[in-house]
Amino acid sequence: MTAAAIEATGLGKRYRKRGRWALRDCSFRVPAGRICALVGPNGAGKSTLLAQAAGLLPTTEGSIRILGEQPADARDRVAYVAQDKPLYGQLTIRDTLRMGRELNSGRWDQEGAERVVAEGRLDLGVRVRTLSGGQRTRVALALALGKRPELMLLDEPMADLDPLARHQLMGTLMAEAAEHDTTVVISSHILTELEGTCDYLLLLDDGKIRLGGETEDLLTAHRLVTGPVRDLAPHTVVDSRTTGRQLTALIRPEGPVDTDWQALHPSLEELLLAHLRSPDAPVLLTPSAERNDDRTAVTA
Ligand SMILES: Nc1ncnc2c1ncn2[C@@H]1O[C@H](COP(=O)(O)OP(=O)(O)OP(=O)(O)O)[C@@H](O)[C@H]1O
Repeated sequence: MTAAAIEATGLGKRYRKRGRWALRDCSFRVPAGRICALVGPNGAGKSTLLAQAAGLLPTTEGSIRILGEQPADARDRVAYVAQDKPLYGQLTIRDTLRMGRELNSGRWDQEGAERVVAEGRLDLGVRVRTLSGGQRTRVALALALGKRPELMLLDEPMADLDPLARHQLMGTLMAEAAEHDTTVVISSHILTELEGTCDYLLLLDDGKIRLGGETEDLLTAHRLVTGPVRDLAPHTVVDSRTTGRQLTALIRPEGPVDTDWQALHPSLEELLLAHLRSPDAPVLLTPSAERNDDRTAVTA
């Protein structure tokens, strides 16, 4: 069996000895070859998880394996673009790419990296410190793609890009990932950017994994029902609201849904918002996202 891109077992992190847990008891897999959206509210633990996967942050509890290895041993095979996109301001873009080539000899794709820069109409001779936030993002992504990684970890990469650049860079990223079978884990708050692009989903909330698996399977495991107020048993209720005599609920159907309820497949946004509104809703991991020895996971 091919190693998972990410495999976490009981993963936990706290930054100070008696501080709050930034991540707690996270057990999940991201299979290789997926484009995985990592979503969750501010402070949910997304950056913490990505930094741990990149081997830059020690774990407090549990373990995380990347491409079958310890994170620090997998660094050559992984590209990580942190939220603040650290680059050397005094270097030109050309020097930055040269540094990328020297640090990644044997696997560096100069043509691919230069193409990403050229698509942003950036001059290779320009110094990084003179670039705008969005232009720095482009250079950081050029460096990451040039590395030809097996796994890309991208922490809110598109936040400071204009809509056109976002659309275009996302297209480049997805084309490269498909061509080289790269696994991508991308955190973002912009759901429209993820919907239709990501085939895998991890929802983190308050340091815990709430949903994990193929986006399509997670969506089809739920129904958004509207109808007369009534007991929703035997269905699993994620979130429900009543207005007068009308009930709206997100459920996981356990058998046929009453015919006098309208039952629709939720959008990604409806699915995520319902789970975030209901922190006590049961966790759902599809079989591919379960750790083999994880007996607490519920299968779709
Ligand atoms: N260096 C740090 N020292 C102490 N606490 C930290 C540190 N970095 C993050 N935290 C805490 O860990 C928790 C998770 O933060 P993290 O940055 O991983 O969340 P996030 O999901 O990436 O949030 P956002 O969407 O706002 O970027 C938060 O409570 C945060 O305050």
